[in-house]
Amino acid sequence: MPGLTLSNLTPPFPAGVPVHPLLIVDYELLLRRDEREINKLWLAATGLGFWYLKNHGTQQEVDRMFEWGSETFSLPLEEKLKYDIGMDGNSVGYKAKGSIATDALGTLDTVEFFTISQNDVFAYPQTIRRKYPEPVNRRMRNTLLPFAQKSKAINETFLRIFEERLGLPYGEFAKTHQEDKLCCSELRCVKTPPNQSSTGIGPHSDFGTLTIVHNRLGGLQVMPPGTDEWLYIKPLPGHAVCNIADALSLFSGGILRSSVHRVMPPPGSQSRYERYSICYFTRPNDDAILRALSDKSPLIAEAVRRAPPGQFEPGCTSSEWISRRIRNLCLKSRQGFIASQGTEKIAIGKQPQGVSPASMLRS
Ligand SMILES: O=C(O)CCC(=O)C(=O)O
Ligand SMILES: [Fe+2]
Repeated sequence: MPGLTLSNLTPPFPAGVPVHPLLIVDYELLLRRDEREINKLWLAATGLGFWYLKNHGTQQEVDRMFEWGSETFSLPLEEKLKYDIGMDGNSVGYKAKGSIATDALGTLDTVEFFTISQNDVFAYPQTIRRKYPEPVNRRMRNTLLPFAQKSKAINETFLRIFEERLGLPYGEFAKTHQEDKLCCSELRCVKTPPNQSSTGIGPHSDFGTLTIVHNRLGGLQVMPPGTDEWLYIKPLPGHAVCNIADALSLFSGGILRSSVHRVMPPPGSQSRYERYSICYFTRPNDDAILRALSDKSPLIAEAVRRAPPGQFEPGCTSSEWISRRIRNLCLKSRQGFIASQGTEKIAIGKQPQGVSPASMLRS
Protein backbone atom coordinates (compact mmCIF):
# COMPACT_ATOMS: atom_id res chain seq x y z
CA MET A 1 0.00 0.00 0.00
CA PRO A 2 1.50 3.33 -0.97
CA GLY A 3 2.25 5.91 1.68
CA LEU A 4 0.23 9.06 1.56
CA THR A 5 2.84 11.72 1.14
CA LEU A 6 0.89 13.63 -1.52
CA SER A 7 -2.16 15.53 -0.36
CA ASN A 8 -4.12 14.79 -3.55
CA LEU A 9 -3.99 11.05 -2.81
CA THR A 10 -5.64 11.35 0.57
CA PRO A 11 -8.82 9.24 1.00
CA PRO A 12 -11.60 11.19 2.73
CA PHE A 13 -11.96 11.39 6.49
CA PRO A 14 -15.12 9.33 7.18
CA ALA A 15 -18.42 10.83 8.31
CA GLY A 16 -19.96 9.56 11.54
CA VAL A 17 -16.84 9.31 13.71
CA PRO A 18 -16.69 11.52 16.82
CA VAL A 19 -14.78 14.70 15.99
CA HIS A 20 -13.79 17.67 18.12
CA PRO A 21 -14.13 21.04 16.36
CA LEU A 22 -11.16 23.37 16.84
CA LEU A 23 -11.04 27.12 16.49
CA ILE A 24 -9.34 28.21 13.27
CA VAL A 25 -6.70 30.90 13.79
CA ASP A 26 -5.44 32.87 10.80
CA TYR A 27 -1.67 33.39 11.05
CA GLU A 28 -1.66 36.33 8.65
CA LEU A 29 -4.15 38.15 10.86
CA LEU A 30 -2.04 37.40 13.95
CA LEU A 31 0.97 38.93 12.22
CA ARG A 32 -1.14 42.04 11.65
CA ARG A 33 -2.01 42.02 15.36
CA ASP A 34 -5.70 41.69 14.58
CA GLU A 35 -7.40 41.92 17.99
CA ARG A 36 -10.26 39.53 17.15
CA GLU A 37 -7.80 36.88 15.97
CA ILE A 38 -5.64 37.33 19.06
CA ASN A 39 -8.76 36.87 21.21
CA LYS A 40 -9.56 33.68 19.33
CA LEU A 41 -6.04 32.33 19.87
CA TRP A 42 -6.27 33.16 23.58
CA LEU A 43 -9.62 31.37 23.91
CA ALA A 44 -8.22 28.28 22.19
CA ALA A 45 -4.98 28.29 24.21
CA THR A 46 -6.73 28.68 27.57
CA GLY A 47 -9.63 26.36 26.67
CA LEU A 48 -8.75 23.12 24.91
CA GLY A 49 -5.13 24.13 24.25
CA PHE A 50 -5.47 23.02 20.60
CA TRP A 51 -6.32 25.06 17.49
CA TYR A 52 -6.03 24.92 13.69
CA LEU A 53 -3.69 27.40 12.03
CA LYS A 54 -4.41 28.57 8.51
CA ASN A 55 -2.34 30.82 6.23
CA HIS A 56 0.79 29.62 8.04
CA GLY A 57 2.91 30.04 4.91
CA THR A 58 4.77 26.75 5.32
CA GLN A 59 2.85 24.45 2.96
CA GLN A 60 5.74 23.99 0.53
CA GLU A 61 8.14 23.25 3.38
CA VAL A 62 5.64 20.81 4.90
CA ASP A 63 5.21 18.94 1.58
CA ARG A 64 8.99 18.52 1.44
CA MET A 65 9.01 17.28 5.04
CA PHE A 66 6.51 14.53 4.11
CA GLU A 67 8.81 13.48 1.25
CA TRP A 68 11.79 13.52 3.65
CA GLY A 69 9.88 11.35 6.15
CA SER A 70 8.90 8.75 3.61
CA GLU A 71 12.46 8.58 2.20
CA THR A 72 13.96 8.21 5.66
CA PHE A 73 11.57 5.46 6.78
CA SER A 74 12.27 3.55 3.54
CA LEU A 75 15.81 2.87 4.74
CA PRO A 76 16.44 -0.76 5.77
CA LEU A 77 15.64 -1.41 9.43
CA GLU A 78 19.25 -2.24 10.27
CA GLU A 79 20.32 1.15 8.89
CA LYS A 80 17.63 2.99 10.89
CA LEU A 81 18.59 1.09 14.04
CA LYS A 82 22.11 2.57 13.84
CA TYR A 83 20.41 5.81 14.94
CA ASP A 84 18.27 4.22 17.67
CA ILE A 85 17.29 6.62 20.47
CA GLY A 86 18.42 4.10 23.11
CA MET A 87 17.15 3.92 26.68
CA ASP A 88 18.80 6.87 28.39
CA GLY A 89 16.12 9.51 27.91
CA ASN A 90 17.27 10.79 24.51
CA SER A 91 14.59 11.33 21.86
CA VAL A 92 16.77 12.35 18.90
CA GLY A 93 17.21 9.68 16.22
CA TYR A 94 15.14 6.60 15.36
CA LYS A 95 12.45 5.11 17.56
CA ALA A 96 11.41 1.65 16.33
CA LYS A 97 7.87 0.26 16.65
CA GLY A 98 7.08 -1.42 19.96
CA SER A 99 9.67 0.43 22.02
CA ILE A 100 7.37 2.46 24.28
CA ALA A 101 4.33 1.68 26.42
CA THR A 102 0.99 3.16 25.37
CA ASP A 103 -0.93 2.44 28.56
CA ALA A 104 -0.63 1.39 32.17
CA LEU A 105 -0.85 -2.29 31.12
CA GLY A 106 2.40 -1.89 29.20
CA THR A 107 0.81 -2.38 25.72
CA LEU A 108 3.49 -1.47 23.17
CA ASP A 109 3.19 1.22 20.52
CA THR A 110 2.83 0.61 16.75
CA VAL A 111 4.63 3.66 15.33
CA GLU A 112 8.10 4.62 14.16
CA PHE A 113 9.57 8.10 14.79
CA PHE A 114 12.49 9.85 13.18
CA THR A 115 13.43 12.87 15.24
CA ILE A 116 15.99 15.55 14.37
CA SER A 117 17.37 18.04 16.88
CA GLN A 118 16.84 21.69 15.99
CA ASN A 119 20.35 22.39 17.33
CA ASP A 120 21.75 20.04 14.64
CA VAL A 121 19.59 21.56 11.90
CA PHE A 122 20.77 25.10 12.68
CA ALA A 123 24.43 24.10 13.13
CA TYR A 124 24.71 21.80 10.07
CA PRO A 125 27.26 20.62 8.86
CA GLN A 126 28.48 20.82 12.45
CA THR A 127 27.07 18.13 14.75
CA ILE A 128 25.72 19.21 18.12
CA ARG A 129 23.56 16.27 19.30
CA ARG A 130 24.19 13.36 16.93
CA LYS A 131 24.80 12.22 13.33
CA TYR A 132 21.98 11.24 10.92
CA PRO A 133 21.52 9.00 7.85
CA GLU A 134 21.95 10.22 4.27
CA PRO A 135 18.32 11.30 3.53
CA VAL A 136 18.50 13.61 6.54
CA ASN A 137 21.88 15.12 5.65
CA ARG A 138 20.90 15.56 2.00
CA ARG A 139 17.74 17.43 2.97
CA MET A 140 19.16 19.39 5.90
CA ARG A 141 19.58 22.67 4.00
CA ASN A 142 16.69 22.53 1.51
CA THR A 143 13.98 20.83 3.63
CA LEU A 144 14.64 20.64 7.38
CA LEU A 145 16.20 24.09 7.80
CA PRO A 146 13.47 26.16 6.08
CA PHE A 147 10.75 24.13 7.85
CA ALA A 148 12.42 24.65 11.24
CA GLN A 149 13.00 28.38 10.66
CA LYS A 150 9.41 29.08 9.64
CA SER A 151 7.88 26.87 12.34
CA LYS A 152 10.08 28.49 14.98
CA ALA A 153 8.93 31.95 13.84
CA ILE A 154 5.28 30.87 14.13
CA ASN A 155 5.78 29.65 17.69
CA GLU A 156 7.66 32.83 18.59
CA THR A 157 4.66 34.84 17.36
CA PHE A 158 2.40 32.78 19.63
CA LEU A 159 4.78 33.27 22.57
CA ARG A 160 4.84 37.06 22.14
CA ILE A 161 1.04 37.11 22.19
CA PHE A 162 0.83 34.84 25.24
CA GLU A 163 3.48 36.92 27.03
CA GLU A 164 1.41 40.05 26.53
CA ARG A 165 -1.87 38.42 27.56
CA LEU A 166 -0.27 36.87 30.65
CA GLY A 167 1.08 40.28 31.67
CA LEU A 168 4.70 39.10 31.45
CA PRO A 169 7.51 41.54 30.59
CA TYR A 170 8.30 41.79 26.88
CA GLY A 171 10.88 39.15 25.89
CA GLU A 172 10.35 36.93 28.97
CA PHE A 173 9.88 33.74 26.90
CA ALA A 174 12.78 34.68 24.60
CA LYS A 175 15.08 34.34 27.65
CA THR A 176 14.27 30.63 28.00
CA HIS A 177 14.13 29.97 24.22
CA GLN A 178 17.46 31.20 22.85
CA GLU A 179 18.44 29.80 19.48
CA ASP A 180 22.17 29.57 20.23
CA LYS A 181 21.69 27.50 23.41
CA LEU A 182 21.16 23.74 23.77
CA CYS A 183 17.50 22.78 23.75
CA CYS A 184 15.27 19.79 23.05
CA SER A 185 13.38 21.53 20.21
CA GLU A 186 12.86 18.91 17.52
CA LEU A 187 11.48 18.08 14.07
CA ARG A 188 9.82 14.68 13.77
CA CYS A 189 8.10 12.41 11.29
CA VAL A 190 5.79 9.75 12.75
CA LYS A 191 4.81 6.72 10.64
CA THR A 192 1.88 4.43 11.47
CA PRO A 193 1.75 1.26 9.33
CA PRO A 194 -1.54 0.38 7.59
CA ASN A 195 -4.23 -1.89 9.10
CA GLN A 196 -3.40 -1.44 12.77
CA SER A 197 -5.89 -2.20 15.50
CA SER A 198 -4.12 -0.83 18.57
CA THR A 199 -2.90 2.54 19.85
CA GLY A 200 -0.11 4.25 17.90
CA ILE A 201 0.97 6.76 20.57
CA GLY A 202 -0.57 6.49 24.03
CA PRO A 203 -2.31 9.29 25.94
CA HIS A 204 0.12 12.09 26.72
CA SER A 205 0.52 15.82 26.86
CA ASP A 206 3.56 17.18 25.04
CA PHE A 207 6.75 17.82 27.03
CA GLY A 208 7.80 21.19 25.68
CA THR A 209 6.45 24.67 25.02
CA LEU A 210 4.38 24.51 21.81
CA THR A 211 3.78 21.86 19.14
CA ILE A 212 2.78 22.21 15.49
CA VAL A 213 1.49 19.06 13.73
CA HIS A 214 0.74 18.54 10.04
CA ASN A 215 -1.54 15.60 9.23
CA ARG A 216 -3.14 14.23 6.08
CA LEU A 217 -4.89 11.26 7.63
CA GLY A 218 -6.91 11.13 10.82
CA GLY A 219 -5.70 9.33 13.93
CA LEU A 220 -4.89 12.21 16.28
CA GLN A 221 -7.43 12.32 19.10
CA VAL A 222 -7.92 14.70 22.01
CA MET A 223 -9.65 14.26 25.35
CA PRO A 224 -11.60 17.48 26.02
CA PRO A 225 -11.19 18.90 29.53
CA GLY A 226 -13.74 17.58 32.00
CA THR A 227 -14.55 14.46 29.96
CA ASP A 228 -13.15 10.97 29.53
CA GLU A 229 -14.06 10.74 25.90
CA TRP A 230 -11.66 10.59 22.93
CA LEU A 231 -12.52 12.68 19.86
CA TYR A 232 -10.71 12.82 16.52
CA ILE A 233 -9.12 16.00 15.29
CA LYS A 234 -10.02 15.97 11.62
CA PRO A 235 -7.13 16.98 9.35
CA LEU A 236 -8.06 20.01 7.24
CA PRO A 237 -6.01 20.50 4.05
CA GLY A 238 -3.52 23.35 4.41
CA HIS A 239 -4.21 23.73 8.14
CA ALA A 240 -1.71 22.89 10.87
CA VAL A 241 -2.83 21.68 14.30
CA CYS A 242 -1.11 23.63 17.10
CA ASN A 243 -1.12 22.86 20.79
CA ILE A 244 0.12 24.08 24.14
CA ALA A 245 2.64 21.75 25.77
CA ASP A 246 3.48 21.15 29.43
CA ALA A 247 6.36 23.59 29.93
CA LEU A 248 4.21 26.50 28.77
CA SER A 249 1.38 25.32 30.97
CA LEU A 250 3.81 25.29 33.91
CA PHE A 251 5.31 28.72 33.09
CA SER A 252 1.79 30.17 32.94
CA GLY A 253 0.60 28.58 36.21
CA GLY A 254 -1.87 26.43 34.23
CA ILE A 255 -3.57 29.38 32.50
CA LEU A 256 -2.45 27.96 29.14
CA ARG A 257 -3.74 24.42 28.86
CA SER A 258 -1.77 21.39 27.77
CA SER A 259 -4.42 18.80 26.85
CA VAL A 260 -4.13 15.05 26.68
CA HIS A 261 -4.04 13.51 23.21
CA ARG A 262 -3.06 10.25 21.54
CA VAL A 263 -2.63 8.72 18.09
CA MET A 264 -4.94 5.89 17.00
CA PRO A 265 -5.10 4.08 13.63
CA PRO A 266 -6.73 6.35 11.01
CA PRO A 267 -10.54 6.00 10.94
CA GLY A 268 -12.60 4.16 8.29
CA SER A 269 -11.04 3.43 4.91
CA GLN A 270 -8.08 5.68 5.80
CA SER A 271 -6.86 2.85 8.05
CA ARG A 272 -5.72 0.90 4.96
CA TYR A 273 -3.00 3.48 4.31
CA GLU A 274 0.29 4.33 5.92
CA ARG A 275 -0.08 7.43 8.03
CA TYR A 276 2.68 10.03 8.25
CA SER A 277 2.62 13.12 10.41
CA ILE A 278 5.13 15.94 10.63
CA CYS A 279 5.68 17.53 14.03
CA TYR A 280 7.64 20.57 15.16
CA PHE A 281 8.26 20.83 18.90
CA THR A 282 9.46 24.07 20.51
CA ARG A 283 10.96 23.29 23.89
CA PRO A 284 12.75 25.51 26.42
CA ASN A 285 16.53 25.72 26.61
CA ASP A 286 17.98 22.72 28.43
CA ASP A 287 18.99 24.81 31.44
CA ALA A 288 15.60 26.57 31.84
CA ILE A 289 14.08 25.94 35.25
CA LEU A 290 10.48 24.79 34.95
CA ARG A 291 8.36 26.89 37.28
CA ALA A 292 5.37 29.20 37.18
CA LEU A 293 6.49 32.77 36.47
CA SER A 294 4.49 34.12 39.43
CA ASP A 295 7.09 36.73 40.32
CA LYS A 296 6.75 38.25 36.82
CA SER A 297 2.97 38.37 36.45
CA PRO A 298 0.17 39.03 38.95
CA LEU A 299 -2.17 36.97 36.73
CA ILE A 300 0.09 33.90 36.99
CA ALA A 301 0.63 34.51 40.72
CA GLU A 302 -3.14 34.47 41.23
CA ALA A 303 -3.57 31.24 39.20
CA VAL A 304 -0.87 29.55 41.29
CA ARG A 305 -2.41 30.78 44.53
CA ARG A 306 -5.65 29.00 43.61
CA ALA A 307 -3.97 25.72 42.61
CA PRO A 308 -2.85 22.90 44.94
CA PRO A 309 0.63 23.70 46.36
CA GLY A 310 3.57 22.65 44.20
CA GLN A 311 1.46 21.85 41.12
CA PHE A 312 3.57 24.04 38.83
CA GLU A 313 6.99 23.37 40.35
CA PRO A 314 8.56 20.12 39.07
CA GLY A 315 11.79 21.44 40.62
CA CYS A 316 14.11 20.64 37.72
CA THR A 317 15.42 21.93 34.42
CA SER A 318 13.66 21.39 31.11
CA SER A 319 16.19 18.80 29.91
CA GLU A 320 16.09 16.82 33.18
CA TRP A 321 12.30 16.71 33.04
CA ILE A 322 12.09 15.70 29.37
CA SER A 323 14.74 12.96 29.69
CA ARG A 324 13.09 11.56 32.79
CA ARG A 325 9.76 11.26 31.00
CA ILE A 326 11.29 9.68 27.88
CA ARG A 327 13.39 7.26 29.98
CA ASN A 328 10.26 6.13 31.81
CA LEU A 329 8.34 5.61 28.55
CA CYS A 330 11.18 3.44 27.21
CA LEU A 331 10.90 1.13 30.25
CA LYS A 332 7.93 -0.43 28.37
CA SER A 333 6.18 -1.12 31.65
CA ARG A 334 3.12 -0.13 33.60
CA GLN A 335 5.27 1.75 36.13
CA GLY A 336 7.21 3.41 33.33
CA PHE A 337 4.06 4.59 31.58
CA ILE A 338 2.66 6.08 34.77
CA ALA A 339 5.96 7.72 35.72
CA SER A 340 6.36 9.18 32.21
CA GLN A 341 3.26 11.32 32.57
CA GLY A 342 3.66 15.05 33.05
CA THR A 343 1.01 17.60 33.84
CA GLU A 344 -1.51 15.14 32.40
CA LYS A 345 -0.90 12.71 35.25
CA ILE A 346 -3.33 14.73 37.31
CA ALA A 347 -5.39 15.56 34.29
CA ILE A 348 -6.54 12.50 32.36
CA GLY A 349 -10.29 12.37 32.49
CA LYS A 350 -10.39 14.91 35.29
CA GLN A 351 -9.50 18.21 33.72
CA PRO A 352 -11.72 21.04 34.86
CA GLN A 353 -14.23 22.11 32.27
CA GLY A 354 -12.70 24.78 30.03
CA VAL A 355 -14.48 26.94 27.50
CA SER A 356 -15.84 24.64 24.82
CA PRO A 357 -14.43 25.45 21.37
CA ALA A 358 -17.80 24.60 19.87
CA SER A 359 -19.50 27.30 21.93
CA MET A 360 -16.69 29.71 21.08
CA LEU A 361 -17.29 29.12 17.38
CA ARG A 362 -20.90 30.08 17.79
CA SER A 363 -20.12 33.29 19.67
O1 LIG B 1 0.96 12.14 14.82
C1 LIG B 1 0.26 13.00 15.33
O2 LIG B 1 -0.77 13.42 14.78
C2 LIG B 1 0.62 13.59 16.69
C3 LIG B 1 1.89 13.05 17.27
C4 LIG B 1 2.08 13.44 18.69
O3 LIG B 1 1.16 13.71 19.43
C5 LIG B 1 3.46 13.50 19.26
O4 LIG B 1 4.42 13.03 18.60
O5 LIG B 1 3.61 14.04 20.37
FE1 LIG C 1 1.86 14.78 21.21
